[in-house]
Amino acid sequence: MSHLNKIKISAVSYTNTKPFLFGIEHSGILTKNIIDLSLDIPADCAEKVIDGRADVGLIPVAALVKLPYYEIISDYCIGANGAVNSVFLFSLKPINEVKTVRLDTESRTSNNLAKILISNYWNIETEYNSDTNSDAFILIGDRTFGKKHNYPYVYDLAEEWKNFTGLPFAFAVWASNKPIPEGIKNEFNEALKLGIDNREELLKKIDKRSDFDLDDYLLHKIDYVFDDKKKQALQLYLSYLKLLNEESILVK
Ligand SMILES: C=C(O[C@@H]1C=C(C(=O)O)C=C[C@H]1O)C(=O)O
Repeated sequence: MSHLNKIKISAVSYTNTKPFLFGIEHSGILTKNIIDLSLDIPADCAEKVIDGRADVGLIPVAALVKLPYYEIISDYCIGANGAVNSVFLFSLKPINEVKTVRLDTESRTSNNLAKILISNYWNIETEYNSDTNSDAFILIGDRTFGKKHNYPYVYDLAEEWKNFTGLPFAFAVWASNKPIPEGIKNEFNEALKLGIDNREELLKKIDKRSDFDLDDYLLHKIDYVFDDKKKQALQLYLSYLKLLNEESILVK
């Protein structure tokens, strides 16, 4: 691949992606001038891969259905097996009394995960809006750190998904919108692995917070390996997503 054709990669700008960035930086892949890396909120990672501004993204799995062609190019993901501690439905009321939910504009996967759980697990009827006075709201990523105790009712969506399905979950996967040369895929995957294997090193370098356990988050809550159970969960999530979309078309 020539230098003019660098592979454009969009990664998520949240703390949970730092191990991947640490691996990419320490692997030497950047010095070879084969990739061009940008950091974006999840919704923009998705948009960039959909509209072709990026070739590869750490893209929210809900956006995969918008790609006419995609390939999941890595063994790593942003996942969780049980509570993830950064994807919440924060609520003023117990879930069975919630009538309105505000979605998070930075999210694609978790907004839809909330809708799936609301329709199929909690079996309640709610409206989705962007009102600041909704009964409940979805919030993801670093903006949730330290906020868990600020609301009377708190639902961790990866934990609720596990209660519902018995499965772990994958929020975002490394996907391309075109075939990527095998050699580059392997090198990129190795770079990601290096980061995941060296999280302890990374944690020594990042500032700790008194209101959130970053070590626990990066070592135990985020589960980075895209294993068979997460692949199974992805297929199940995508089939629920299809149902949701069909229902909303029927309503329209
Ligand atoms: C666990 C998380 O996973 C994220 C959730 C996403 C979404 O809801 O669309 C997308 C990418 C991931 O970064 C998180 O960021 O808190």
